[in-house]
Amino acid sequence: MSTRIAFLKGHGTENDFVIVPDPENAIDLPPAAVAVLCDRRAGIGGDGVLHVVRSAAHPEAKDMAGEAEWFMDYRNGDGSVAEMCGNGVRVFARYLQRAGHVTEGDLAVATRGGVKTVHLAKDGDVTVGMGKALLPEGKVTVSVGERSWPARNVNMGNPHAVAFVDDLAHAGDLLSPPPFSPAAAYPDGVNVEFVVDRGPRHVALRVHERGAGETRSCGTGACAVAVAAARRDGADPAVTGAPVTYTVDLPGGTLVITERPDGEIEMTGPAVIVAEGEIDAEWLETLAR
Ligand SMILES: N[C@@H](CCC[C@H](N)C(=O)O)C(=O)O
Repeated sequence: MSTRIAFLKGHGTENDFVIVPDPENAIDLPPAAVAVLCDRRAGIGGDGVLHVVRSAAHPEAKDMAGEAEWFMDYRNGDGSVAEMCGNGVRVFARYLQRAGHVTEGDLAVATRGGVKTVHLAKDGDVTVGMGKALLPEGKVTVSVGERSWPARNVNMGNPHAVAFVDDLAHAGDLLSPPPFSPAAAYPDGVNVEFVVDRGPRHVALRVHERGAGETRSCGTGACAVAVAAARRDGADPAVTGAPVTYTVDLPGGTLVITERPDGEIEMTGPAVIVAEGEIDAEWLETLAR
């Protein structure tokens, strides 16, 4: 009989993930295995994998073990590694709660983008402290077909290019990564957000994610967009001294983002576990070779 690997499926505003609990970091997950797990026809399907590992058991997280017991080893659907996933960290926390590893209250989660604090209630939305945005200087342009736009470079632990457009349809089918320039702005690739206004402190976006294609939502992307919109709107909390909150509509739902005068950003939104099951380890190994 072949070995079975437990998995769960979850999403945050329809940014969906295959969750692989592996406290002792015993499961080999090379990029090809991640890609086949995320394949929506040949595998389980997801925008990425949340590999749930104890920080002490993972070489990239050992140093954070004193602060955070659990490490979110996040992988994009194409198998590449990313620094941070804002929807993923909420779903990760929801999984830990469901598995009985944590209870309600504040929970520290180690990520490649540093330790994040998640606030878990018994049910309902989950809030995460996303840290501060970095706004590298320099002009960036993104394009789709004949159209191009100036974009704001925002780093939320991972890289984003935020372009304000007249119509979300102008982003086209987003079947391939939107070209950007200069190439040096994003040596490791970029997540691109196309944004329109919906009302005061209310925007809507579509996103092309590095390593995943167009997704129904991106949490770090929503934070990057809120920060770019606040700067554009003259509502930088560091200048005004007042927190600013943006409602961000995405194809898969709505996220609420608040930036405080000290630059700390909080994101609130749903985190849902929808299924659990078992993966045939032999199937995974064969396909991932
Ligand atoms: N969907 C995520 C972001 C996942 C990582 C991203 N594709 C990257 O490569 O940086 C989110 O909710 O933040």
